Amino acid sequence: MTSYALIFNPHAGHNGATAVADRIAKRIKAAGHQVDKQPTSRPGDATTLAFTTLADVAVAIGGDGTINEVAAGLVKRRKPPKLGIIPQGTVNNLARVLHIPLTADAAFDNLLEGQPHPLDIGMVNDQVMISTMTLGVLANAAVSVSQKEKQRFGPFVFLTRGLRSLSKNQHWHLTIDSADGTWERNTTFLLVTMTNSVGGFLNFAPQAKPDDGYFHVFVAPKMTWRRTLLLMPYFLTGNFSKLPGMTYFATSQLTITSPTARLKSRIDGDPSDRLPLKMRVISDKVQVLVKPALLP
Ligand SMILES: Nc1ncnc2c1ncn2[C@@H]1O[C@H](COP(=O)(O)OP(=O)(O)OP(=O)(O)O)[C@@H](O)[C@H]1O
Repeated sequence: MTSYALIFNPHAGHNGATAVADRIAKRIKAAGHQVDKQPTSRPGDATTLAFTTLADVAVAIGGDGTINEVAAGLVKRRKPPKLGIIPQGTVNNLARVLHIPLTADAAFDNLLEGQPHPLDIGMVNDQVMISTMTLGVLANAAVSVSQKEKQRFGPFVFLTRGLRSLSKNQHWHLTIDSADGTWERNTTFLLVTMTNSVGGFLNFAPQAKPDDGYFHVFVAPKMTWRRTLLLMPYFLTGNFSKLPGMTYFATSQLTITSPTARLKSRIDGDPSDRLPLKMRVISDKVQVLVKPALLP
């Protein structure tokens, strides 16, 4: 018998997580297992629930924000429970990466039949990152997208807002130190991804795997409006790293500093610390349940 804690954000996505948690709890009981439903009441709750649960599996029912919070609770534990995912968010980036079905009942089948699979967790200072960190115009663009717009337009709202921000021709001076070298760049944006997908666009970094132990780092050149237009085909065809002037490298540790005080960063869509940012990958803590046949 396995015990499951269903940690759900009632306000994720289109507000369906409560009904889904009820349905999944019934199916877990019917399969002869134990279940405990644990709704969140506010941001941060999912981290506490994941940190304290005694269940064998902590199931995040919600979007990437909920998974991020659950992962933040798990990564702090010596022997964490397994991570389960029932996607109920708006974008569901990580679920797409792991090929977890987006419908609740199919995702539940994945959970019951899934095997533990290592999942890289990024640490940015003390914050957890499961998908993406951005600095510069992309972070500024993400700040301007409201939850309502995300629900209404999906991932494309990030694309259009990102392009609008790029057209302002802003840039910042960054220093990036990693084991493989030091880069000093004037950049319009920096993007670090743990996986092949950013904001639901699966082609972003085709070489990135969710368990490869690396951050995939893209440092854009100074972008003009004409250069911004050039970006589109590279972005949509998965050749982002080949964009002229783009610096790309993979590393398990890096430090980002900048003399620019007002530079904003976002981790998985949420505001993050001011620079400097010290980043490292934790590969040996969190195990996500995925059917082997579904893995990328
Ligand atoms: N009870 C709550 N009330 C309000 N906000 C909450 C509550 N529980 C969690 N949150 C916050 O809601 C944010 C968004 O949730 P989540 O990411 O699960 O959904 P989403 O934004 O619709 O999905 P996605 O990230 O996949 O687009 C989370 O970062 C979390 O901090």
